[in-house]
Amino acid sequence: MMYVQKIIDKVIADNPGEEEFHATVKEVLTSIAPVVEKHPEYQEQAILERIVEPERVIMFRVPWVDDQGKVQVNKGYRVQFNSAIGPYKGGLRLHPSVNLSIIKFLGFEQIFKNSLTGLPIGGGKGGSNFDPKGKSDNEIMRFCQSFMTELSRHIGQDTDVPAGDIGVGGREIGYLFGQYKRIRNAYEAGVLTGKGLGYWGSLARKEATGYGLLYFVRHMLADANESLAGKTVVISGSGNVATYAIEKAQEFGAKVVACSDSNGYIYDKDGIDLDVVKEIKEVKRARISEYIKARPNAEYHEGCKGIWTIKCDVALPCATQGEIDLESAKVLVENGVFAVGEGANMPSTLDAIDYFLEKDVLFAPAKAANAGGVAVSALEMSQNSMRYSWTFEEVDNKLKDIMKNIYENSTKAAEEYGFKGNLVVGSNIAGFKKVADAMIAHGVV
Ligand SMILES: NC(=O)C1=CN([C@@H]2O[C@H](COP(=O)(O)OP(=O)(O)OC[C@H]3O[C@@H](n4cnc5c(N)ncnc54)[C@H](O)[C@@H]3O)[C@@H](O)[C@H]2O)C=CC1
Ligand SMILES: O=C(O)CCC(=O)C(=O)O
Repeated sequence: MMYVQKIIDKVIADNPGEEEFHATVKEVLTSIAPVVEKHPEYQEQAILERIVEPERVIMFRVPWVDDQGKVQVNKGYRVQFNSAIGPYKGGLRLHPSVNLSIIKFLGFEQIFKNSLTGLPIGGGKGGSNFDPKGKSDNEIMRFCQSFMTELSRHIGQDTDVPAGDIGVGGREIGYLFGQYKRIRNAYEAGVLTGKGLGYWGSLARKEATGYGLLYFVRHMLADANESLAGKTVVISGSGNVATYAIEKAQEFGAKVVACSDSNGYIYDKDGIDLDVVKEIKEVKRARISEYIKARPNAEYHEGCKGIWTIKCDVALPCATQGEIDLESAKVLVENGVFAVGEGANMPSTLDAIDYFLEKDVLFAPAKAANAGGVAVSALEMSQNSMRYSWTFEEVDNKLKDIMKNIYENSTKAAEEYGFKGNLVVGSNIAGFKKVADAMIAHGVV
């Protein structure tokens, strides 16, 4: 459709060099073209022109002092993308690769993902090019305090609610929360999610993204008369999402044979021992290569891409964006993969996604399949508002319902617009409509 292509071209021209942002805009806008065609009011009200423009971009200096007493400076970002259906919501990423393009792509994805959860949360994302690797606890704390000193002016439980993402887990959220509380002199618990259980965190938030991914994939497989029982699964990453994806996949009877970190991957043909991975990553904060010390029959390989050459039935990329390119997609298909579920954000390149769809691989796209994390974050906000907490089972049951609804709504939307079985199109349409309609209801703002 000409109108949609015009907007895509304008985004590319207006945001030069922001390749990750271009890719996600292209994916979303191409998917929703049939909706825009059917609803002329979206064009009349310039919804696409508005939705691709963040409501606010905050960029700031983050100075901190390292353990040697030397002053270090990083870049800080918060992109408040869309607040049509609720306060901005989305994680903070600490990784040396972070730049404006990456934060904008993640924030844009978050708008539609958050809408899909059915909960009242808008879209945002933030982070810094700070590298947590090799830093002491004190350095992490000083960085987080400095980052929050500026960020605290822009967030609030009804304004913008950050959480974790790559490089931000319970430890970092604790330091960020402590500094926010100190600056504001208020116990505003709902300003951050992913908090510790002793200070208003939610049970099952830690597990939510990985578990949610498996709940979603289970529905997708069931519709194809398949299940995870007895299947060989490869899961990239070994962080928060990957760890709990492995846990749930194993519980569903799958054999998970590989996982990775940014240095390399391990292959354990007998099935990964998750306790060993948790000890390395959650306790020692060490490299995944350590795994073979505890499991000498396993193999360690340098580099990340090789993980996709392992023969498997189901692939669950849970590390980072762009990790499955067309070449890896081809190898996976040649080796017999029949389902791919995205735990990370945009882990497959656009041509890899097209290839999977062309080859009839069951494909669960990130914004639908990994929405369980932010969904439980929204449940953490609900519990904070009530000053009450639900049991693990209560939260987990709500998570199961949410993932089922996302699967069903995405499936239905795909079918309604003539793309039966295409969850990329279905999830984009289902996520978009609610936000677009709210934007129309709010007038030109
Ligand atoms: N934490 C959450 O609740 C959610 C996270 N996500 C996405 O899931 C992915 C993983 O996030 P988390 O597990 O939270 O982060 P994490 O920091 O706990 O783990 C990240 C993992 O990816 C690996 N990794 C990072 N950069 C890499 C690279 N360039 N190449 C290969 N491996 C790399 C790390 O070594 C680590 O194992 C990200 O794409 C994130 O945006 C999506 C939804 C929610
Ligand atoms: O829990 C949250 O608010 C954010 C989770 C997140 O960053 C994501 O969904 O990618």
